[in-house]
Formats: sequence, C-alpha cells, structure tokens
Amino acid sequence: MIAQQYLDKWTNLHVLAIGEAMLDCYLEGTSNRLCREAPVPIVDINSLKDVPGGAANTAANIARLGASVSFLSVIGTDLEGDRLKRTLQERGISTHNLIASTQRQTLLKQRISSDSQLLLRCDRGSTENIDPQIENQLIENLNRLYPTCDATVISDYGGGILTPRIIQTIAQLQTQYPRTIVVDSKQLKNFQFVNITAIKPNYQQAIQLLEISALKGKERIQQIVDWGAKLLDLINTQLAAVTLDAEGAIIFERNNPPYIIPSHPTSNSQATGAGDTFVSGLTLALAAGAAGKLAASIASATAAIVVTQPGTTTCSLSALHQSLSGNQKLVVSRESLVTSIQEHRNWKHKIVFTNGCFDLLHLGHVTYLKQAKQLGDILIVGVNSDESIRQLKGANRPVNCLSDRLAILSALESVDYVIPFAESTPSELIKIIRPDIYVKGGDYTPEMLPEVPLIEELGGEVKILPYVSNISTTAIVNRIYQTFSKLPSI
Ligand SMILES: Nc1ncnc2c1ncn2[C@@H]1O[C@H](COP(=O)(O)OP(=O)(O)OP(=O)(O)O)[C@@H](O)[C@H]1O
Ligand SMILES: O=P(O)(O)OC[C@@H](O)[C@H]1O[C@@H](O)[C@@H](O)[C@@H](O)[C@@H]1O
Repeated sequence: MIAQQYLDKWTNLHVLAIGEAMLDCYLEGTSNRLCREAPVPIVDINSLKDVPGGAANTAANIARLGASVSFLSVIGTDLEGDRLKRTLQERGISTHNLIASTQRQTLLKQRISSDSQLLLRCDRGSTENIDPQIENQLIENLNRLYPTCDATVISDYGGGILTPRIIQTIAQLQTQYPRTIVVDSKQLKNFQFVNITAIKPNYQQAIQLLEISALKGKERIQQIVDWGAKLLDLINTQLAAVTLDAEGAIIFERNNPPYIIPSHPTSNSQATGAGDTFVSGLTLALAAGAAGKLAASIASATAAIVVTQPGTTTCSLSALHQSLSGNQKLVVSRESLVTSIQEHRNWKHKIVFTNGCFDLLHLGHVTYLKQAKQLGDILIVGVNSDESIRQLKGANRPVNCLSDRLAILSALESVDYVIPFAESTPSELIKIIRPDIYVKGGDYTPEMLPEVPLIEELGGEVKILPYVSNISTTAIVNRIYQTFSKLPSI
C-alpha cells in the first residue's frame, strides 16, 4: 500500500522528457521459401506497426503511467516524422514541442520478423549533433518548460540532441529551479556538472564508466555490488540504479550499502525498451517523494510488466497497481483479457458480463452481482474509470477512487474478474468478451441500454435483474450529507 500512495501522487505531476525520438516500426510476416539471389528468407509481410521508440518511448511510458508529459526532441520533415507524431498523438502526447528540421532524417528502427522470430533490424536517420539554429529553438523550449515541470527525464541515446550547449542549459536551469532529474544516457560523463538526482546506466554503460571488464550472467551482480558505488562520485549524483536485464537492478545511494532488486527472469527475447520504462517509473516515484530503494523497486515493477510483452511497449498505471497489489482478479490490459477469455471459451464456460461504477459498494450491488454470477460460470465486471464517472455523475463523484473500487469488488466471491474502462460505454469490452449473458440491475430497462443491439448481434442475451429498492450510492451520499451536516463540527 505504501508504494501505491506514490502512484496516486504522481498522477498530478508534469514531467519534461528530452532525448532522441525514434520511430520503431515492426514488420511482421511469414516465410515459406528462400530468396534466389541469396540464401535469405522471403518474408510475406502481413502487418506493420508503428510505435514511439527511444526517448519517445520514455515519454509514452510517463503518459501511460498517468502523469502529464512535455516531450522535447528533434525529428526530420519526412514521412517517418509524421508517422512518429501520429503514434504520439494516438497516445495523448502533444507534439507541439517536437522540432522538425529540414536538415535531419527522423530516426527509424525497423524490425522485420517472420513467425515472431526477429530476423533483421534496419536503422536509418540523423545522429550528428543538431545544428546551432535548431539548438537555439530547443533551448527556448527548455527555458519555457523547465520551470513549469516537476521533474525532468533525459533519454540520451547519443543521437545528437543532448549537445554540450543543451546540457549546459539544463545545468543552469537546474541551479535556478532545482527539480528531480533522472538521466539515462550512453554518455553519462557529460552530465557530471548538472546536479542530477539519479542515473540509470545498464550493465554495458556501467562497466564502461567504471573501466572494468565485462562478465556474464549472474557473475555481474557481485562485480557491480563491488564497484558500483564509485558511480555516485564519477557522475556526482545521489542515486545510481544499475540495471542488469534478466538479473534485475542494483541500487547505490550515498552512505547506504548496495541494494539488490532481483527480477523474475523472462525468456522474451523480443522485449525492448525496458530501460525506458524503468527510468520513467524511477523519475515519477522519486518526483512523488519516494525514497531511493522504494522508487527503484517501483521502477523495477514497471519494467517487469513490459518485458513480458514483445516489442517496444509501455506500462500502464492500472497494470502497475495490479502488480503492486497482487490482485489476481484485476485484468489490466485488453491483451490479457483476450487470453483469459480464450481459456474460458476452451473450457466451454458460460461468461456473464456486467459493468458499472460500483462506488460505495452496497447491498444492492452485492445482491445483484451474486445473482449475476449464478447465471453462468464466470462473472466479469467492467468498472468505470474515475474520469468517466465524473462525466456521467458530476465532479464530486466517485467517492472511492478506481483502485479502491477495483480492490473492493475483487474481494467478492461472486466476482471472477474486474477490468477498468475509460470509454463512455463498455462496447469495446463487450466486443472482446462476447458475453453469453449481459446483466444490468433493475434500475435500467433494455431500451435505456445502448449496448443491447451489440450484445444481440454477438449472439448474447440481455438480463435485467430485480432492483433492490431504496438502496443506491446516491441515496447513501445524500443520507450521510443530511445526517452529518446537521451535527456540530468536531
Ligand atoms: N530478460 C529479463 N527478465 C526479467 N526482467 C528483465 C529482463 N530484461 C530486463 N528486465 C528488467 O528491466 C530492467 C531494465 O532492463 P535493462 O538492464 O535491459 O535496461 P536497458 O539496457 O536500458 O534496456 P533497453 O535498452 O531495452 O531499454 C531490469 O532491471 C529488469 O528489471
Ligand atoms: O541505441 P540504438 O540501439 O541505436 O537504438 C535504440 C534501440 O536499440 C531501442 O532501444 C530501446 O531502449 C527502446 O528505446 C527502443 O524504442 C529502441 O528502438
């Protein structure tokens, strides 16, 4: 629970993310024959997916973890730049502070896979330092945004954005407006005069800085435990989180022994960008006030979520809540919902679905959920997000936040899965679940429910359960208000 308080706090934070924006493009196909010109497979591409990569992935992680983000970077005036902007806009990230330069090519990392086996990565794009004119524009943006943000995260892939003048500007701004500032950089030494809060080198970067030779596997843990503390003085920082991929992370803080955070090793060789996710979680947790070890443990939980998925991906706030709460009934992503539904279909289970706000859970809710479960084998409950409730019921609602409502519903024996949704109707969830039975309480009639035609089209049945009279959340809120507003304040 302690960790989760910081998650709630950071949703009010505004983070400045700066570094190399990349377009990660995934071309996926199948291959049945070899090429005549050379012994290489011919891949028939059947899907193309664009995803924000590099520093854009860090910005996307900050946004998906629930904080506001201003993203500063430089791209080209090319098609790839437009595609990259679209991926950011689709994720609700403003592209106003992305500078488009006619002199540059947008960084593109194109991956080609056949039957989920990665065959090739083709890179393209400008990596030389940005020219002085673009540098001036970036400095203008930095001067404008830095004082308004709560924290800064730097994702420096050595692709020409973090020039000496840009780093010098950040150092000056940091002196004038001290902020939480976390750096993930291929050239960490360049940041030693910036007064940074934390650094996140991976193993390669750490051994390079420490000038020690590379070891393999678990041997790396003791090596970094022995040498890592030196990083604090080398870069002049308060905290160093050295990430060791499958071996987790080791945290160094001044006057504290090293702290090892193990990972749950995963064999997913196609996961990439876990470092971006880690540094996003670390920045948010530190900016929200978490102490070093706890902040790094939260960061590690975010990375653990993305490494189970292929490709460049982000960790959502609800997935992190679920992971930290250990709630097995909470389904955090639509992808895992698809998997769970498939399993129940294989077992020929009858699936019942309902949805609602479930704010201040009361006898009416509990009775109808129990009856709903009796109609089938599995009861899935879609739960409105806080924002969707505010839109439906007014600014004072909900009384209980989403994470509390999810935890309370999960404690009911009748409920098998809870899944949050932010849309105004549960239609998207219904399309995935294709419930055998869709249930609502007796305060509704089928005519009031926009979901009914969809359910019927998908072959399901709609059932309205009896209404437990005189019990509702609104009635409880009114009763509390009337009772307590008459009492003298204590
Ligand atoms: N194979 C894995 N199994 C389990 N956890 C992993 C694995 N790879 C990475 N992680 C988690 O992700 C964190 C960051 O990973 P890593 O050290 O690979 O960073 P990175 O090199 O900066 O990553 P990337 O370049 O892919 O963004 C690790 O500390 C660990 O928690
Ligand atoms: O540094 P190089 O290898 O040139 O480019 C970065 C890539 O390796 C990948 O890095 C990962 O962390 C992610 O940021 C991912 O989005 C990105 O494509």
